[in-house]
Amino acid sequence: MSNDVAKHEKTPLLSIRGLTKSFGQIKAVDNVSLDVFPGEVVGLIGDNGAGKSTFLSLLSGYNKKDRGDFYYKGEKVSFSSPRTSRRNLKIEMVYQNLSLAPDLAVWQNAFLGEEVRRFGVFLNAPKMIEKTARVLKTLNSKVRPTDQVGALSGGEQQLVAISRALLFSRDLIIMDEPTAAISVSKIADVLKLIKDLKADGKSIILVSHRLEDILTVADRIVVFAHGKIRDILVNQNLSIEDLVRVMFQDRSVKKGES
Ligand SMILES: Nc1ncnc2c1ncn2[C@@H]1O[C@H](COP(=O)(O)OP(=O)(O)OP(=O)(O)O)[C@@H](O)[C@H]1O
Repeated sequence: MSNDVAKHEKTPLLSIRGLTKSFGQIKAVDNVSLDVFPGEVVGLIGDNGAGKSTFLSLLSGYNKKDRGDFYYKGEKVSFSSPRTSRRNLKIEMVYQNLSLAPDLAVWQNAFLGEEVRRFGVFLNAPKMIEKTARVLKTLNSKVRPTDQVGALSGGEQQLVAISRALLFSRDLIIMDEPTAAISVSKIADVLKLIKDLKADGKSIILVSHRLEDILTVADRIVVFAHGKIRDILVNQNLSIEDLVRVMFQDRSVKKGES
């Protein structure tokens, strides 16, 4: 069911239809259609250069699509900027490089660009610190709102990025390689967090090269190849070998032919 849409009883949170983006001659994302349902974790995998990051950048509004339509809760929408994605559509993006400001405190990062103000002018620091503390507690984190982000571990920084999704009650959280920069001992924490977010009804799109992480948390696994969806797999009784086989099937075919 390549480039297909799963049969589902619920209305999709996000429907993507015919999404296309080229860079010069390269079709980075080529006519991709996908539904993401409420409370679902969608794993996105594929070889280097398959188009995963470009696909995410179109959802978050960082790159402009050439073609295609988005429907959010059944209504046609545009993803014109990261701000629109966040504010209007309640989509939060947690990046590979995190895009946090290392010199600022945890609470300042958590509210970056969406500061709480008194009378619309003065920053309401106590309120933001208190809200950040509450979210960090929910995440079972020892990090304090006043800690400087640059002094935190990779895993803790990941938590700060994710805390934004909780602070602003995002519906969809897009994660690009959330376990790439953190120690093995912390990976289980991030995966548990993803499961908790799902249990809380959030939808998650997760890109990862760590196939074992994808198998641990994903409900469905979307395999990208050459800018297209090669396959969508329901995560039942799948092994890493199964995923590798689908990801690299063109290579094995070529090998067999030569
Ligand atoms: N800004 C850009 N300018 C030109 N080409 C780009 C740009 N961004 C991506 N590409 C090209 O688009 C294709 C898809 O790249 P993309 O980064 O989306 O793949 P990916 O699946 O995320 O790869 P990786 O797993 O290595 O991060 C590649 O051929 C890449 O070289």
